[in-house]
Amino acid sequence: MSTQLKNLSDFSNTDVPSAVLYRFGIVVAEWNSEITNALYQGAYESLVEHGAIPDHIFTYSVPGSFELTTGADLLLKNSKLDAVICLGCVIQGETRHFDFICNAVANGISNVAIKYSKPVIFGVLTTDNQQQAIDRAGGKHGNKGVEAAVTAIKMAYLAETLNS
Ligand SMILES: Nc1c(NC[C@H](O)[C@H](O)[C@H](O)CO)[nH]c(=O)[nH]c1=O
Ligand SMILES: CC(=O)[C@@H](O)COP(=O)(O)O
Repeated sequence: MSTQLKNLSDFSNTDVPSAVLYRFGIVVAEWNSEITNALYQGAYESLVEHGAIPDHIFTYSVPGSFELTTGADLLLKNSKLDAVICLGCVIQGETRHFDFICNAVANGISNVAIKYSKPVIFGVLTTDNQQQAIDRAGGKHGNKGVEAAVTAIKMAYLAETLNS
């Protein structure tokens, strides 16, 4: 597999703009909270590491990944933000419920981004099992929360550049 032995959160060779001017929303799903909390820590710390002002990071939790879409929509409807990061972890169970949640969240988040012309970042793990999630929430494959934060900064910069 292409992700074998690869830290997917290594941005050492990419230029990440300063986040000092941007306001970020973070919506975190409570399902699989030991994973989503690790994603959140990665995202928050990465935003601050790249210059974001802590008072300009607005964090809210929702019950599950399916509600991330509504959370992002409510945030953008009611707050002046430059980007929203959605963090969740969907783990395959016995039924097709997994497929419906993953598809709904991916499509929903895309629709919210288009609705508000704002970056809404898909920081949702969609895994076969718990170990795959652990590996991507601060494990051997990095932290999807870090990836989501860097993506949010880059997209906020792009939006600022194109809208100016
Ligand atoms: N099984 C997982 C869920 N299920 C809950 C849904 O996200 C949603 O809250 C419910 O269907 C009510 O609308 N959520 C996750 O984030 N991760 C899962 O593995
Ligand atoms: C992704 C889910 O909703 C899943 O964890 C629920 O498990 P099941 O498909 O066995 O009901």
